[in-house]
Amino acid sequence: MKIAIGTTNKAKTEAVEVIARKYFEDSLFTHVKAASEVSDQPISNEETRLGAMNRAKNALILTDAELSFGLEGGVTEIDDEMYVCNWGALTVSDGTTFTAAGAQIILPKEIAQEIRTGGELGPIMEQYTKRRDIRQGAGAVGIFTQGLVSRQMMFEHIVSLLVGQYLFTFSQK
Ligand SMILES: O=P(O)(O)OP(=O)(O)OP(=O)(O)OC[C@H]1O[C@@H](n2cnc3c(O)ncnc32)[C@H](O)[C@@H]1O
Ligand SMILES: [Mg+2]
Repeated sequence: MKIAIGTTNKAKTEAVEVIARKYFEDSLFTHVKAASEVSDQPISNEETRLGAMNRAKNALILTDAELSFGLEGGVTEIDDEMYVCNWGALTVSDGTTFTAAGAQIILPKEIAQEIRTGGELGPIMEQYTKRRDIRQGAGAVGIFTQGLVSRQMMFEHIVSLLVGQYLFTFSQK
């Protein structure tokens, strides 16, 4: 199975490969920087979901894959609290698309305020932790859960939800 992944971010590519390998024989993966066509810092569930769908669609256009995954992170607000939110999309070459959302975790108020004034979580997390490339490893979710849930684990859950829907639908056909 030829599988495209619409990013080169390691937390995302590893998540797709770990899960997809379990369910698809002879998987061959391609990582492509597919456009999300949304802002670098999506600020709603709607925008984050759309980014994931666009990445999956564009990754398929850029490759000759049979399946493609788009994963996107963003933030969303409820009652003046800001949460990190995460979405995934799986597009099949026949055009069928599946979507699923992942875990959400609250951000500290000072980080939320920086994002409200135009900041992006990636660089803010590097400043906050004095560590580089958090977004490709633990992620904000890993930092704020003391390492219990990494960004990759969070995306693995989303990928399982996508692959599960694919298997359910295509095993009925
Ligand atoms: O290379 P790409 O695939 O773009 O990877 P990315 O790390 O920039 O990831 P996204 O564009 O999908 O999403 C960035 C958003 O993900 C969320 N996010 C969660 N943890 C993060 C972290 O540690 N660093 C950066 N973004 C994080 C946050 O809401 C960001 O706005
Ligand atoms: Mg990005």
